[in-house]
Amino acid sequence: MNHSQDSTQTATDAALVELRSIRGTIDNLDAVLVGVLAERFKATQRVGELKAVNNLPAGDPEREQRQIERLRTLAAEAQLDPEFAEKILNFIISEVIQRHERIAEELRTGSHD
Ligand SMILES: O=C(O)C(=O)C[C@]1(C(=O)O)C=C[C@@H](O)C=C1
Repeated sequence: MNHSQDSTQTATDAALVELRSIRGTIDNLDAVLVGVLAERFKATQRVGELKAVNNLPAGDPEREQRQIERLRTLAAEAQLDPEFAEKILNFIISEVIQRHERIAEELRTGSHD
């Protein structure tokens, strides 16, 4: 193996070490994301129950608008694309609204499946 092949091999090893390290970081962050999402859904489950029992609508568009504005600002400050942050929030909130509707339906019909 000549000198230039040697240095290529060394660079590749270094890249693989860094790749493994970054993937470790990504795995840790994914675990944090799952934990945070689980906590958020626990909180919204309680909101869904409160809304169902008190005959409040599942969705609150004005609240959502304030959340989107706030999240877009936080995203920009964190160098995250605000459009992406908004999409993620909308995706989560639409799932929450479906769950709220299911909770209200279960309360109306007495079904729990
Ligand atoms: O804050 C509420 O009223 C909720 O039901 C929670 C939540 C959310 O997931 O943040 C979901 C639906 C509403 O449209 C607004 C916000």
